[in-house]
Formats: sequence, C-alpha cells, structure tokens
Amino acid sequence: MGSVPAATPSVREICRAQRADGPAAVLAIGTANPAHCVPQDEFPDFYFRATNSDHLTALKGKFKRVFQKLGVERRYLHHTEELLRAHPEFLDDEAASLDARLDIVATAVPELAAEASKKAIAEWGRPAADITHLVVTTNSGAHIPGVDFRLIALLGLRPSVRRTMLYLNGCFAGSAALRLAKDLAENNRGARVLVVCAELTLMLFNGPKEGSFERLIHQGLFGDGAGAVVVGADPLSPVEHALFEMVSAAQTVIPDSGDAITMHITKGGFGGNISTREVPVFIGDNVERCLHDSLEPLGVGAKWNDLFWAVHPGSSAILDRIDTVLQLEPEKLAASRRVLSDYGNMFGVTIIFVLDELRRRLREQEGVGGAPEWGVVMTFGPGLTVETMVLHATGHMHASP
Ligand SMILES: CC(=O)CC(=O)SCCNC(=O)CCNC(=O)[C@H](O)C(C)(C)COP(=O)(O)OP(=O)(O)OC[C@H]1O[C@@H](n2cnc3c(N)ncnc32)[C@H](O)[C@@H]1OP(=O)(O)O
Repeated sequence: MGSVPAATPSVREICRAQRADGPAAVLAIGTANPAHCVPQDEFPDFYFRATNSDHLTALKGKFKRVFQKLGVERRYLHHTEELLRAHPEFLDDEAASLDARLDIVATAVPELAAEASKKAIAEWGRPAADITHLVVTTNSGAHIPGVDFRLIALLGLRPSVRRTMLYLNGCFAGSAALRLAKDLAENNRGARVLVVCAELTLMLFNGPKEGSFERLIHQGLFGDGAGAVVVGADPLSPVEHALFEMVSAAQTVIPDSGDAITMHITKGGFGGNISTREVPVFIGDNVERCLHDSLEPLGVGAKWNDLFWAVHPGSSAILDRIDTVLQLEPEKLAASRRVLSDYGNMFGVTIIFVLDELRRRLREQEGVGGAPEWGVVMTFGPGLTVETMVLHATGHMHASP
C-alpha cells in the first residue's frame, strides 16, 4: 500500500520556518587595542618629535589647547616612533604613501580584529565553527579579499561562513554592522553572526600643518582598536545568554549636512573634512526626532532619564550637546565619556567598547536594583547619518572574561 504523500508546505510556511522565533540579541562582546598607549598630555611631544616639527612652537601650543577640549585622556596607536622613522613618507601629505600604509594595515587590521573576535567567541562559549555569518567593517584599508576573508583562517571559521564586508562607513559602521546582524539573525533560524569592527589611524597619520584644523583633529581625537560582537536569536540554554535584545534598528540622514563629515582615499592616506563647529549642532538639533521616530512605534514611552544610553562619543562637545538637549542626568552618558577618555574616537569600533562598558555598569546597577530595562544606541557619521537602535537589557550582564 503506497503512503499518502505529505502536502508540500506553502512558500509562506517555508519562510516562516526559516525565521527565528525571538529577537536578535547581543550574546557576547570582545575588544582589543594595540600595545602602544599614548597619554594625551604626552601626545604633542610624541607627535611633534616624531614628525621633526618641534620648531613649530605656536602650532604645538594650539594642539595642546585643543587636545584638552576633546575629552580624551589616552589612546592606543599601532604606529610608534620607530615605525614612523622607517616611513618618512607618512609625514608628508604630498608624498605617495598609500601603498606603504595599505601594506601595513593589510596584516595589522586582521590581527587586531582576530584578537577582539577570539575574546567574544570565548565569552560566547561555543566553537568558532558554529559562526554562520560574518559582518566586518573597517575604514582602514581597501583590499580584496579583505579582513573578512583573513578572519576565516585566523579564527578557524567554516569555509561556508557567509561574509559581508563593509568598507568606509565612518563612525556609524559599528551600528550599521549590528543592524545587519540583527536582520540576519532574525531571518535565518539558528544563525550566529560575528560582527567585527577594526580601525588603525595609520591611514590618517600626517605631519602637522599650519592652518589645517582637520589635521589637528585627525591626530588628536582618533585611536586604534577592534571590537567584536556575537549576535543570535533564541539563545541555547545553558551555554548562550542574551545580554541585550535588539528590538529595532533605524538609519536616517540629517538634511543639508552632506558636507559636514567627508572622507576619501588619497595618494597620502585619507583626506576629508570634519566641520567640528557644525557637527555637534546638527546632532543636537536632530537627536530628539530620531529618538521619537524609533521609540514611538514600539510604544516605549520612557522618559530620557529612564533609559540606558550607548552613544558614539565623537568628542566631548557632541556628548555635551546631547546632554543639554535631552537634559540627561550626568551618569547617562558616562559609558560613552569613559570610552572616549580611555581610548579616543575609534570610528565604528567605539560603539562596541561603549556597549562593553555599559553592560559592566548595568550589572553593577542591577546589583543594587536600579538598572533601566530599555535603552538606546546612537551613532553618527558621514552623511550626516544617524543610526538608532533600541535595546532591551535581559539581566545577563556578564563582565568580559
Ligand atoms: C569620523 C566619523 O564618521 C564620525 C566622527 O565621530 S567625526 C568626529 C566628530 N567630532 C567633531 O566633529 C568634533 C566636535 N567639536 C569639538 O569637539 C570642539 O568644537 C573642538 C574640541 C574641536 C573645539 O572646541 P571649542 O570649545 O569649540 O574650542 P574653542 O575654544 O572655540 O577653540 C579652540 C581653538 O581652536 C580653534 N578652532 C575651533 N574650531 C575651529 C575650526 N572649526 N576651524 C579652525 N579653528 C578652530 C579656535 O580658533 C581656537 O584657537 P586658538 O586657541 O588659537 O584661539
């Protein structure tokens, strides 16, 4: 007697079965920096000595005055005096130094990215071969195959890992990668997405130049680092733990701000413009609209001070402006200020450091019964582009291993 053929499921049923049941969540976080740490108050001496520019005493004085206003106490840098001595072409923006810079970052960026990733994978608790998707961002390089490809070997990922490489997204790159990871995790049942951001400011390094305020900001604000996050839905107990559920993710452009931050590759590394006076104003004028657009559709009606905050610390002027507009209590942006102070602005990597710092702070607050449940990630970058993600804290705030 022949068996009755089972009814073929509809495409809608197949699609539904392919999707996760619950929201994507941050399952683990790892961070890494180069070994070379430069205190900000020692940086002008390091920088002017390494660039043979000690005779530019007035300019050095200006660097010192402005550096004090950025909110940075120390940064980690891949480039040392020794490396700069070996590459005098890095001091001169008219010299063709792009190839030499790309040669260095081609190895150093994947290595730093792997260091952060290994920490995230160790905290996650499952083998690297269980990673199904890889999303990598960097502004520091332009190679094919890129950092994503190098990470397969460095981490022992499966050759069939589905890779996405995001180049040149500026400081919102970390949020863009997390937003993509959320969609991948929710639309592919069982997916485990490794998000990796890595930056070396070597691409931006140049000697001091009279009349170039951008040069001053490039050298004084940005730092090197890498951050990695494992994202997945429906955590497998008891190994996996959701730290933050990723409830919604949005991106928008601030009208008429297209020239406020620009970056492009030149024969001498990176060129571009940061309108340092305008950027905090643009962000301050638009932050409430972005927040309302993200929170209202969810029915999350919390007051700003009832939320936790992970904001990209572009500089202390940007954080001050957000504080003023939203009238935040001082501790609300404390994780962002701490990361800016201890590491500088590491482009898209920075927000991963802020999430890591934030989960430590929330865990401490949980201990005394006062941690907010709902929170917001906000990052900014060229466009001006604002990325907003709504998070829900789950009560599994583990410290980094
Ligand atoms: C890369 C990405 O994608 C995203 C990013 O995060 S990009 C980085 C975003 N960060 C920013 O845009 C920085 C925001 N701005 C700031 O932090 C502050 O404006 C700042 C620290 C740069 C200056 O602080 P301030 O309080 O405005 O400084 P202020 O006291 O007015 O000026 C200090 C000196 O700098 C000079 N200065 C300030 N802004 C200037 C500008 N835009 N152009 C030229 N000179 C400037 C002043 O003339 C003054 O010079 P003197 O000491 O010789 O008199």
